[in-house]
Amino acid sequence: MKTQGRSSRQNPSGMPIAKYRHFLDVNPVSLPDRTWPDNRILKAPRWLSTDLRDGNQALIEPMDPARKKLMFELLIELGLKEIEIGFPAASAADLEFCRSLVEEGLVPEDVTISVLTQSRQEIIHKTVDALEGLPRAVVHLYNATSPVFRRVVFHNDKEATKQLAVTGTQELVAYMEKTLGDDVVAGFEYSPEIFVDTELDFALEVCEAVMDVWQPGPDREIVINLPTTVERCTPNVYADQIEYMSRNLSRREHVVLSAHNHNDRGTGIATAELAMLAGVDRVEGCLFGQGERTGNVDLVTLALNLFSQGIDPELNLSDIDRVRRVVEHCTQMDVPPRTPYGGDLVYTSFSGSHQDAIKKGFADRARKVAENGGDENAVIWDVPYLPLDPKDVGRTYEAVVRVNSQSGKGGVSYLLSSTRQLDLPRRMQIELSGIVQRHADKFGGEITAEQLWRIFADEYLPHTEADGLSPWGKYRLASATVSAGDGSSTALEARVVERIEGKRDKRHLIEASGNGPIDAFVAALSTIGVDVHVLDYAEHALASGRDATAAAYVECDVAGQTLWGCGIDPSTMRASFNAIISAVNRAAR
Ligand SMILES: CC(=O)SCCNC(=O)CCNC(=O)[C@H](O)C(C)(C)COP(=O)(O)OP(=O)(O)OC[C@H]1O[C@@H](n2cnc3c(N)ncnc32)[C@H](O)[C@@H]1OP(=O)(O)O
Ligand SMILES: CC(C)C(=O)C(=O)O
Repeated sequence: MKTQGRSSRQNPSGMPIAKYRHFLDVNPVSLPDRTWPDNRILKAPRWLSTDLRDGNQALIEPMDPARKKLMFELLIELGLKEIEIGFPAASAADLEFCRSLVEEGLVPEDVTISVLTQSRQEIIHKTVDALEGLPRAVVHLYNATSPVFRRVVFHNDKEATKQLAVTGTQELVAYMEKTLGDDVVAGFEYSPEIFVDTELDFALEVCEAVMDVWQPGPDREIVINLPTTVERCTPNVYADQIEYMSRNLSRREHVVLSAHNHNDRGTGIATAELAMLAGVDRVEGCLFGQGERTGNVDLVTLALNLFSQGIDPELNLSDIDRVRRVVEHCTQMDVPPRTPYGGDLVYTSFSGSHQDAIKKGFADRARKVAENGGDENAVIWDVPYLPLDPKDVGRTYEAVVRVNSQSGKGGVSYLLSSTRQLDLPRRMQIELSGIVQRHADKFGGEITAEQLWRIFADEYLPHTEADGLSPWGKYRLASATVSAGDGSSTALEARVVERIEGKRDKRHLIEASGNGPIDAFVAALSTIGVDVHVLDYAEHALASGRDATAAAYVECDVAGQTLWGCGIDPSTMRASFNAIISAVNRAAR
C-alpha cells in the first residue's frame, strides 16, 4: 500500500487569486481581549424591518402602492415596532407612500417609521417635509466612510468625509427644529456606510462627531447603525468590530447600537448573531432576506433561531406560510424551498434513516406529552432532525415525511399513520416498504400520501373499489357469524366467494370450530383447500367512539409463503377475517 503526502501545489484551481487580498490584511482588527465569544443571547434585539426600503430598492419591479401597503400591514401584524418605509426624497412613489401612511392614519401608536436620506441639504429638507403630520418618526442619515468610497466615489479625504456626516446632521437637526412641532417625537439614526471596510478608529471618530451634534442623552437616544453594506469578512471579524465600537463609543447608554447586515458571503445570519453577542441592541433586516444582491439579513431566520432556543422572538411567526405568501406577492420573488424555517422542504425528510428517527421522535414525544397530562409545553422539544416543532410555525406534520426512492419503512409507515391512521406492525412496515421502493424505482419521483394509499390499498385491500382501484383477489368474504361452540370453543359459519377465471363465481358455505374466531376461520378455510396459518396478529381502532372502524393486520404462512394481510371493517372480527383473506389472495396474486 502507498500513502499520499499533503499537496503543496500553488494555486491548484488556476483562478486569479492574486487579484484578491485577505480582509484582515486590508482592515486589521486587533481585539485580543474580546469578550463576545463567551456571551449568550438572552433576549431578542430591537428589530427594524427595511423591507420597504432596502428590500424594495433591490426588486426587479419595486412594490406598487397596494403591495407596499400589504407589506406594511404584514409587518405590523408580525409585531415590528420599527419600520423603515423608504427614501421619500428619492422618488415620487416613496414620497406618496409615506404621505399615504400619514394621511390614512395607518401607523399604530406603538410603531415608529423611519425614512432614509443622504447627507445633502435639499434631500434632507424633502425627507423631513415628507413626515409632516406624524406624531413620531426617525430620520436615518448615511454617508459612505470607507476608503474606496472616499477615494473613488466622493473624492474626499477623511476630514471631508467626517464633515459631510456632521453638516448633514446639523442640517437635519436645524430643519427638524424649524419644521416639526414641539409635540413631535423625532428620532435620529446615523450609518457610516460600509462600516465594515472603514478603519475602526475613523468610524468611531465620525460617529462621535455626529453624536456631538445630536447630543444624545436621557430621552434623546441615537441609533448608530453599523452596516456590512457588502459582506466581506467572516462573522467573527465583524463581531470584533462591534465589540470595539460598543466599548469605545461615548454616551453608550444613550446609543442604540444597530447592525445592518447583507449576505454576500452567505453568512448574514451568523454575522448578525455574533453582532448580538458583541453588543448590538438592534438589528435591521428583511423578511426572508429579500434585499440587495444576496439580500439583507433574514429577520425570519434570526427570530426563529431565537425561538428555537426558548427566547421570545418578539415577532409572531406562527403562520409562516402566510408570511411567505405575502412576501412573495409583494416582492414578486420566490422564497426558495430550502430557505430556513419558511421554505417548502425544510420540515421534510425523504431519506429512510431520517424518517425513521423522526417517526420515533414523534412517538417518544407523544408518550411524554401523555405522561404530562397532554400538556405540549411541559415537554422540551427534542425530535431528531427537526430544530423546532413545525406546528409552531403553522406547518402540519403531514409535510414532514415525504416518500421517494430514498425512503425507508419509517417514512412509509409514518405517512400511512399520519394520513390514514394505519399503524402497521414493524415486519409489515418492512414488507410494504419493499413494495413502495419497487414502485418508486420503477416510476421515479415522489410518492404522495394519496399514491401511497393507493399502493397500499391495491396490495392489501383487494376488494377496494374506491379511489379508482380495480377489485381483484381469488377469495372474498361475504358474511361470517360466530357463536359459542362446545365447551370453550368458538363455532363459525361463513360465506366465502371464490372467483374462478372464465366461470361464474363459486359460493362456499364454510363451517368450523376453533379456540377463537380466527382459529375457527382458518380451520373453516382449510375445508375448501386454503392452507393458511396465522403467525402474528395486531389490530387497532381507526377512530374513537361508537362508529370506530378497526384495522387488523395478520402475518400468515400461506402454503409456505410468509406474508401480511390487512382488513379494515367496522367489525373487529370481520377486519381480522378480511386480513387473512388479504394474505391468502396476495399469496395467489
Ligand atoms: C447602501 C444603500 O442602500 S444606500 C441607499 C441607496 N438607495 C438609493 O440610492 C436609492 C435612492 N437614491 C436615488 O434615487 C438618487 O441617488 C437620489 C434621488 C437620492 C439622488 O439622485 P442624484 O442627485 O441624481 O444623484 P446620484 O444618485 O446620481 O449620484 C449620487 C451623488 O450623490 C452623492 N452621494 C451619494 N451618497 C451620498 C450621501 N449619503 N450623502 C451625500 N452625498 C451622497 C454622490 O457622491 C454623487 O455625487 P456627485 O454627483 O457629486 O458625484
Ligand atoms: C444605508 C445603509 C444602512 C445601507 O443600506 C447599507 O449600508 O447597506
